[in-house]
Amino acid sequence: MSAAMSLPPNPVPAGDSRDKLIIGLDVPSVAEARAVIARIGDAGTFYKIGYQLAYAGGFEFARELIGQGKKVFLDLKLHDIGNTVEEGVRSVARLGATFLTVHAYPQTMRAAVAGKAGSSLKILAVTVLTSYDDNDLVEAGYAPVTAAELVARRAGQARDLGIDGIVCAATEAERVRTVVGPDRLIVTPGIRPAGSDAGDQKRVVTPAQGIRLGADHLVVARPIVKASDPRAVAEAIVREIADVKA
Ligand SMILES: O=C(O)c1cc(=O)[nH]c(=O)n1[C@@H]1O[C@H](COP(=O)(O)O)[C@@H](O)[C@H]1O
Repeated sequence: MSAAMSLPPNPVPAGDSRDKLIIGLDVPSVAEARAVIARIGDAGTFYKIGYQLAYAGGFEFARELIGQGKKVFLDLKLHDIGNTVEEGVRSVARLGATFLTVHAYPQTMRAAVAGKAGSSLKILAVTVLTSYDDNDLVEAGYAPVTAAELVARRAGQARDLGIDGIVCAATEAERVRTVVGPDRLIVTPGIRPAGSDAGDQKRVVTPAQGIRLGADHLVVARPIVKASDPRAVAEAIVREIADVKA
């Protein structure tokens, strides 16, 4: 079989707004992930597997989803000594995932860029977690710096090190865009449809605001996977995004 014939099918048209929504599979088991994906149906094209599912069979499940033509974001938020990050990224690159996260520390980003060489994997650097505000940075020993300043500094380092995209709160997306330019991806969690519970997220905006502020992809987990009708919530978000683009 030729390389082209072995590629998984991709039924999603280019520019489809569904691809802008990354649905976080923050569920405890592959069985629950399968169930939620079945309910979402063709409203979901791009799924994120993070700590909760990755450590509960999520890597094999990632292969399965990729084989079905879905895009997969492996949100492993790697951060370790350079050699370990580089070899870990090399292993992840073989899976066929679209995105992988690392924390935006220069040594870590440098190693991740080396590890993904020759693959189609895109590395996203997580700048300052969306559950952090300025007080959390003080508590973690980062003072004196604001979340917005640290995001901008790390985005600049990510750009210089050849990272493919930035994970930040949409509240910082405009500033990040001026730092990284038009060619890097901006991926924003901390997204809440109007009226939904922020939970532990502190730098939060709606889906439409996220896109208006310059995000290429929005990450949404609990508002979809914990909804009584996950498909309806996903479809509403996709419509909201499509209206912004129109
Ligand atoms: O890297 C991420 O995806 C991420 C970075 C960040 O700064 N904040 C953040 O919430 N996330 C992830 O995005 C998802 C957001 O989940 P909800 O708050 O339930 O929509 C979770 O899976 C987080 O792990």
